[in-house]
Amino acid sequence: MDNSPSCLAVAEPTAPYQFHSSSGQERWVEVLTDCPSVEELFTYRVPPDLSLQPGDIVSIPFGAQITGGIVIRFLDSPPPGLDPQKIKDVEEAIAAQFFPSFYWQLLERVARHYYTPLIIAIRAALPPGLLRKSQRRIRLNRDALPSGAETFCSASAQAVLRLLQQQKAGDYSAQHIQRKIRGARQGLRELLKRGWVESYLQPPKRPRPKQQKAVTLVANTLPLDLTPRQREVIEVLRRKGGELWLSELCKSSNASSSAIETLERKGCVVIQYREILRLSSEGTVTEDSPKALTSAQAQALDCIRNLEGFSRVLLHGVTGSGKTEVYLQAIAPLLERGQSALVLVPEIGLTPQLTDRFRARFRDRVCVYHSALSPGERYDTWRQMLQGEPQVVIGTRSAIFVPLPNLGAIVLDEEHDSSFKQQQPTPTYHARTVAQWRAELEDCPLILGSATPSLESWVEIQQDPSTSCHYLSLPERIESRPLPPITIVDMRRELHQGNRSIFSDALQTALRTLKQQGRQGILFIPRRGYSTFVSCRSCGYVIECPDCDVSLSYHRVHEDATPLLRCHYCNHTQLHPPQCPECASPYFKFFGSGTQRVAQELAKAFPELRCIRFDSDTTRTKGAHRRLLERFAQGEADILLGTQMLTKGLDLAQVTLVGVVSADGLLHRSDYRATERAFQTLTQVVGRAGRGDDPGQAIIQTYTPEHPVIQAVYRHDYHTFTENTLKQRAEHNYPPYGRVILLRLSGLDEGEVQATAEIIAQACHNILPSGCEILGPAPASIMRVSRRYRWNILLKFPPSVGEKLPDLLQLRALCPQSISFALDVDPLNIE
Ligand SMILES: Nc1ncnc2c1ncn2[C@@H]1O[C@H](COP(=O)(O)OP(=O)(O)OP(=O)(O)O)[C@@H](O)[C@H]1O
Ligand SMILES: [Zn+2]
Ligand SMILES: [Zn+2]
Repeated sequence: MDNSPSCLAVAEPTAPYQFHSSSGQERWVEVLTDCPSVEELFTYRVPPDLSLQPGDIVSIPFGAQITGGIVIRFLDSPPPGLDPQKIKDVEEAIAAQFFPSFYWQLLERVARHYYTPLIIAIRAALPPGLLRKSQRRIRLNRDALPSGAETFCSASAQAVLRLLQQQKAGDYSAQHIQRKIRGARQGLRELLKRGWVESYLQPPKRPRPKQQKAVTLVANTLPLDLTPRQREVIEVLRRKGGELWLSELCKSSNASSSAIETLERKGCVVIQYREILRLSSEGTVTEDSPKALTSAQAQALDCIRNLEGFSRVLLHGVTGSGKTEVYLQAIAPLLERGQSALVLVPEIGLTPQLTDRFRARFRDRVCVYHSALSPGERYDTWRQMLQGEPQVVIGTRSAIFVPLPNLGAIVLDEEHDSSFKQQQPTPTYHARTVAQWRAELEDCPLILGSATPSLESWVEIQQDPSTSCHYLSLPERIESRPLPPITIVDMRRELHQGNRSIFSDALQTALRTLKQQGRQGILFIPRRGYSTFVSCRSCGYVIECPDCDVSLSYHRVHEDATPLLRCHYCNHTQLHPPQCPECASPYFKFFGSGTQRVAQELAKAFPELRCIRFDSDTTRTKGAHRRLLERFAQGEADILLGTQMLTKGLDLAQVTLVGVVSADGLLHRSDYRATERAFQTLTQVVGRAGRGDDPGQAIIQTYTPEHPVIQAVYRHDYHTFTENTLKQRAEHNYPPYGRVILLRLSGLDEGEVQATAEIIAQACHNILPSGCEILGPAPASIMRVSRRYRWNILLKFPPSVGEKLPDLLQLRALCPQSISFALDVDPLNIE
């Protein structure tokens, strides 16, 4: 245990004293280890036969384990006060040059801003599995085992022996044994001492590049003794460009692999293992060439193409104004110059169209990166990027960390979208913030695109007087198509007039004509299963999750399926009881207007309308988003019905109607950002209508038609809405003026969580500069999730505090082990 934190301190680069061994110059490196609790750098010796560079990933002995680590810097001498004899060797180099030079600065900044240890920031950035720990395993030593061994040892040792003997190899990870057997540690120690088992370290299994045999044609002139059949195979290979995977050549030339091996012996071809990259590719696309731009697009493009070095662009284009075409034409010359581009999108599954458009334009120079890729795919995508070929990487928020060398631009499409913010685990980074730092470090432009820019981006662009900041506007849709006119329906009046259906008269009329005209419509219901709680009509009893303070939602996969109740927080699932558990009333039904309920009502009222449901229930499987959207695009349904998911970037010419079944679910929330988000969501969903030649219309149903958000959406008035909202934010020092940090505490014991929250709030009073506000502690709006009680403290910093905030991580020391403490910097969700 030489390298335990207590005896190996962080090595400071100090006055060099030369240390030479007889074998020549020795070298040491400082390594960042992959242990959650370790935040220091440790010194290791570099074996003479190992060549390393900063940024390499290595495996190192650490305590009793072998772990992964990253080489940070070299030392000329071992740190003073450390016995050079005790410094361990780096075991093995695992991956070379994984990080471009600026990379550390970026991750250090992320770590600092979001109060996260550097290693945690690194973990968020790297593909999983690169730094996985090795395993300590226990193996039965059958040769040393006397017969009737059990009778000699303690009960826990007996249990361990029995467990190991059950398995043929007699070999389990120590962790598995400890999980299976109570007090296994004791028993293991005993067995190790007796020599009946042995303990060993299994090096971490890392995702390895996948290899496959490839055949390359090498002979210019063919030997004379080839058979006609052999010549045929060579001819196939030549026609296909002289290089093919062995399996493909076998297939297309109808030859066996041994026949091709014969050709290798004759010196005509070479068969070699090549790395095949598991890059994600789905869907087929047809080729496409740049469109002639509208004048607004041309102006925007002109500005972007003339940017030099770091600059920020806000591309504010109304829905359907052709922002994607601007990105495409801005990126094309970068690729020509040998540079790459990074395009971030909210959720890749929801935007297959955007990915397809990039593929159609840039073919195989487009690469997709997101967290739903398998570890192997992510690992390969990384390796592929490091080769430095110019390319476009399209990805979700974590893609902001991909190691693309020579970056020419970063684009954030739908930059207002809240999925760019990681809420948990730490670092709770916002990809837009990180993108700006990265663009600064790489000295390249950052392009933020949206029809409804976030208030942050709006204010920053307006307030920055520097020449590196540009506001570009696309105020009109392509071909001067109008934005869809909006009808606001007061649902109170509908009820008053005797319409008890969830569809207003106006919406019913529109749905009826839709079918007649052979067009398509979108029905939007805020949030999955919103208010689909189950309650008793006799006594009012509502079924709640046993572990969370929320009502369960009603779910039914299809008409005949067993109805289930599910918790949207912890996924607790149970059967729907036939009667009220409280009063046994049979009138025990689900309420509300989730997607399922609306689908059923729609089927009842308009049996002729075919409907596709698009929500998290129907899109669980891989590729489901794409399939459903494709079916809808091909006219297999008249109505696409869904939640927030379908507000994002959908561009279908035949959609002429958008109906918002109930906007109220968006309006009434306890969060100060609720109105901004409601405005964005409604504007985006309305913007799906009328994007083709046929004019569109939108119908918004609500019980509060006078709400300022509804009014602003109705008038397509981003500017007034934004000015009014900003006034309120400024008054209360909320972002984008002041800053906010949320401290989240949770634990199983209600009293303990509350008491800890109070202690921490008190401590905040002592460390925060004057002018800061401490709100709470208060219970989270859903107080209990998965049995854990949750309390929040909201810290508000006035604009004058700027970036300099006190060290809040010291607060963690005030929490007992049983309480979890998380810091959400610039939170988007404070409910
Ligand atoms: N210059 C152009 N000429 C003709 N069609 C164009 C042009 N530019 C874009 N389009 C088409 O207009 C449609 C809308 O473009 P796009 O989807 O990029 O809009 P957007 O600004 O991203 O909208 P949203 O914010 O609503 O997603 C697309 O079908 C696109 O192919
Ligand atoms: Zn009841
Ligand atoms: Zn629950």
